Amino acid sequence: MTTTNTTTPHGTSASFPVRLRSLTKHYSTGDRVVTALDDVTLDFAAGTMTAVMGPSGSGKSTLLHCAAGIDRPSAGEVLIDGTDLDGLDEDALTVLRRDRIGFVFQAFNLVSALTAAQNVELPLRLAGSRPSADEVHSALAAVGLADRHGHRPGELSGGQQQRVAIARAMIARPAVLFADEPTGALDSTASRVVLRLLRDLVDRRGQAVVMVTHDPAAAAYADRVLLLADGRLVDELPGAEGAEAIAARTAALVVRP
Ligand SMILES: Nc1ncnc2c1ncn2[C@@H]1O[C@H](COP(=O)(O)OP(=O)(O)OP(=O)(O)O)[C@@H](O)[C@H]1O
Repeated sequence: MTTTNTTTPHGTSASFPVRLRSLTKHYSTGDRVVTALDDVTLDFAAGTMTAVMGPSGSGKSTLLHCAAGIDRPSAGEVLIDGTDLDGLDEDALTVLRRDRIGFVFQAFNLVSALTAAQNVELPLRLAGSRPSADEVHSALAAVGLADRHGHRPGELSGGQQQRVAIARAMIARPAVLFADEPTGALDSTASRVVLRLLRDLVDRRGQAVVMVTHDPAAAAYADRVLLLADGRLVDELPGAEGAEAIAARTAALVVRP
């Protein structure tokens, strides 16, 4: 395992829990090679929310999956809390993903037979530890669902299910929370609740959040909006510029035929 913990002009690994260095990912399908990510270098700071946008096929999910250790890059480095994922075998990678990385999916991915509380404690139970009832209660309270601990996913709205998924992702207090289209399946009211919750985790807990989204209104909650095209980082603007400015910049991206 390679550990980089030195201070650099960009700060320490603690203030930048995620660092990507020249990240490149090729997919081979038959005799065709697709370059999904092409030499992307980025740092994600603690206490910041980043939105990743770009046309369909621009590499957003690939970026998130490689950064979260779900997929292995073809070249380049992913450092989580200073640890180079490439130096980890599958077991060590699983442990690091469980302890340091939270991931939220568009489709919530809750276990339908389990209650909200059981879903939240599942990652820790799978790891062989048993969270206290207080821990589970405060994880659900943090997403405003303390009174729903006994409900199964089918008894909750989409927005509530996503909040349970966020509580589940946060219970191990990860260095970074990745979210792949977290509001993609929600109406605008439920989306706002989820986005405010993510924003709150950033502002009050110093959480790093990296979110893929197609929605300029969602991206406007972020501190920084990154625009990808053809696997490359092509533009960046502050979320504070607002949804209209973000929509205009994404519309201006040229997509390779
Ligand atoms: N498992 C795979 N095998 C082959 N090609 C893949 C695979 N996953 C992604 N790709 C290709 O890599 C490129 C980037 O895909 P990716 O899913 O990262 O884009 P995206 O920006 O997230 O797209 P969308 O917004 O449509 O979800 C695309 O050309 C896609 O077809």
